[in-house]
Amino acid sequence: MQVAYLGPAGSFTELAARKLVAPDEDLTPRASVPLALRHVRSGAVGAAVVPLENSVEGVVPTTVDGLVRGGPLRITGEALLRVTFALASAPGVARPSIRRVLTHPHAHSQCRDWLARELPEAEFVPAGSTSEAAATVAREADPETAAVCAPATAARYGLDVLATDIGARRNAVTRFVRVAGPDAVTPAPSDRDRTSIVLPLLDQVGALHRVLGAFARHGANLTAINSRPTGDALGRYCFFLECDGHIADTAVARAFEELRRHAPQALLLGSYPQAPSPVPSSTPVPALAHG
Ligand SMILES: O=C(O)C(=O)Cc1ccccc1
Repeated sequence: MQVAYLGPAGSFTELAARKLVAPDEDLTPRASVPLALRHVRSGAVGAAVVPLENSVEGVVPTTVDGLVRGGPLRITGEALLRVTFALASAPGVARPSIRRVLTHPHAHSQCRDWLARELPEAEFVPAGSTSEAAATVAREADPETAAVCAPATAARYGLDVLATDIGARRNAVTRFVRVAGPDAVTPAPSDRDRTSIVLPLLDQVGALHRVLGAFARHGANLTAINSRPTGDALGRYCFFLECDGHIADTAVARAFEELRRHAPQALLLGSYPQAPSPVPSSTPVPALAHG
C-alpha cells in the first residue's frame, strides 16, 4: 500500500510516518496536507500521515479542516514525536546576513520568541513543511535566507546549522495521525485507546451542553474539543472531539449513540491505540479554584 505524508523527505511528518507504516508499505511525499488527504479520498493512496496538533501551539488548522470538511475519513493510528528546531542556512552564511526565515507556520509559531530576539529584522516566509524550507534554502543558496527545520533535516540537505534548540519549549511534542478511507478496518481495542469524532454543531440553545452531557453521563473522558468554521457561512462551526477509550467500549458507544440522537450528522473518525509519550510525564493539571 502507498502511504502519503507531508513531505518532501526529511520532514517531521516523515519521521512520524515511519512509526505508522508496515514493512510492506511505501511512503510517498505530498506537498501539502490537503493534497495528501485528497489523494486518500480519491483512492490514489491507501492512507496518509499528517500532523494534527502540538503541545505548544494546539491543532494544525489545515489538518483539522481537511478531516472535518469533505468526504468521510478514518483515523487508524497516531504517533507522538518530540520536535526540536534548528536555524539552518546555505554553507558559509553568517547569522547577521539572514533577512528571511522559511518554515512551516506551526514551526514558526514555536520559534517566534527566539526569532524575535535574535533576528528581529528577518521576515517570516511560510513554507509547506520544514523539509520544503530546507530544500528551498539548499537549492537557492541565498545568503539572506535561512530555514527552521530539524537538525537532521539541515544535514540531509547539506545546510549549516546556525543555532539549535530555538523552540520555545524543550519538551514540545507533535501528534501525527494515520488517515485512511472510510472503509478502513478499525484497530481492535487495546488497553489505552482514543476515539475521534466530528460533529457539526446545531445552531440551538444548549446544543453544546447536550454534547458534553452525553460524555459525562456515560462516563467517557472527553480529552479535547476544537471548533472549526464549516466554511459555509459565518457562525457555522464543526466540532472535532476526542475522548479516551474505544468505540467498542460501552461508555464511548453509549455517549456516541446519544450524540447521534441530538446530531445525526455526528461522524466517528476512528478509535485507535494512544501512542506512548516521548517525554517524561508532565506536571499534573492544577485544580480549578472554586470561589
Ligand atoms: O512535518 C513537517 O516538517 C512540518 O513542517 C509539519 C510540522 C511542523 C512543526 C512541527 C511538527 C510538524
